[in-house]
Amino acid sequence: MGIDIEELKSKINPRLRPIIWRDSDNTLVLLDQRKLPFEETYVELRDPQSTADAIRQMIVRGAPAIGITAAYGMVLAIAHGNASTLDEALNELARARDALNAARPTAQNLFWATERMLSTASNAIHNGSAKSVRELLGVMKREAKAIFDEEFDAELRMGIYGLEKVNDGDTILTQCNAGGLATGTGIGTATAPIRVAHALGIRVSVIAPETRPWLQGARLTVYELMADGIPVTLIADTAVGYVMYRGMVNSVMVGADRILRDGHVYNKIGTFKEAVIAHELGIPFYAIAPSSTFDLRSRVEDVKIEERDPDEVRKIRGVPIAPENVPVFNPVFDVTPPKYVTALITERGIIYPPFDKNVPRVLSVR
Ligand SMILES: CSC[C@@H](O)[C@@H](O)C(=O)COP(=O)(O)O
Repeated sequence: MGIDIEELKSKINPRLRPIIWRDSDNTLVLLDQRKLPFEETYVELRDPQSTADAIRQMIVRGAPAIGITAAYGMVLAIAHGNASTLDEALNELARARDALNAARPTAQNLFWATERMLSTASNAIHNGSAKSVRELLGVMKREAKAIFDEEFDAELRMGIYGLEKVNDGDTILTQCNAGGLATGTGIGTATAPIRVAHALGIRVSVIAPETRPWLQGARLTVYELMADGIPVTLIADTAVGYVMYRGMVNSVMVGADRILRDGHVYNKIGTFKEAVIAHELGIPFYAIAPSSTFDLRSRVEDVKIEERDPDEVRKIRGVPIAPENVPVFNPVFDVTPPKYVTALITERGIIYPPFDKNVPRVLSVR
């Protein structure tokens, strides 16, 4: 790659810490993303059900951040649960996995993380490395930290691979918040090449659509990029086509909540529109995601697109903007077919079409 990861780490210092594990009293501390950008307050969690509720209420959101949070939710099941034997501990963990998995349906990282935590526990018990519930707690804490550390490392690598797609002076259109708040690390997925470029002195700026109805673009992407001194311009969602048509966008970079083997990309509602317009205008469209976001088993018809509370659309932050009882359809993700995707950028490399052949090859799975 030609860029030293350790040196890069010293140059990227995101200010926000969205997920903190406090070891002294086994507590998960989350930055409350519902309140940003107006208040930086934290919520403390000590059990899996409250952790699932925090994911459902979007105190924490964004696919990798949901995965890391869920991993710590599994730790909480052992840290503050009632299990006194290893069999009971495994049952507690299976219940925690079910509660966490029910929190939100689309982000693959959630299911990936809970499954990994459960199989780590089961292996540690069967191979004798956890002989007591106390020892199992140590194993679980180390695994959750490994998930966080691997995500951090993956984002730096995606940033370095993605640099190949960034030229000095580029303006990049994104969608939603696929930044450090969405991944828990402070770096992000779609923002990884942007942060790496910025850290290396390559001039790059971002156009962030507001991303109705939850306004992740306006409230979060703009906030975290401004906090780190990266130039960003906020636009209304309806301005997306016009800014591309005006030649103001060099590339589109988005994150992903799930990517299928054949290259279908699930991401925040509005992503599909960006991809189609970009394709029509000859602007490259990249989805940037770690391997934990890939779902190599499901087909399009298997994936559930989350629909959220109609009031998210009828109101803006509690203020009504439509007749009270208007029927609402509020899908919060969409799916972009592979023909609109120029490339997928992962920590293992850049994946080009044909995706059904190249996704398993680059990710080294069958
Ligand atoms: C780094 S993340 C990519 C996606 O998770 C992000 O763009 C997104 O769609 C988040 O949706 P959210 O509903 O806010 O959890």
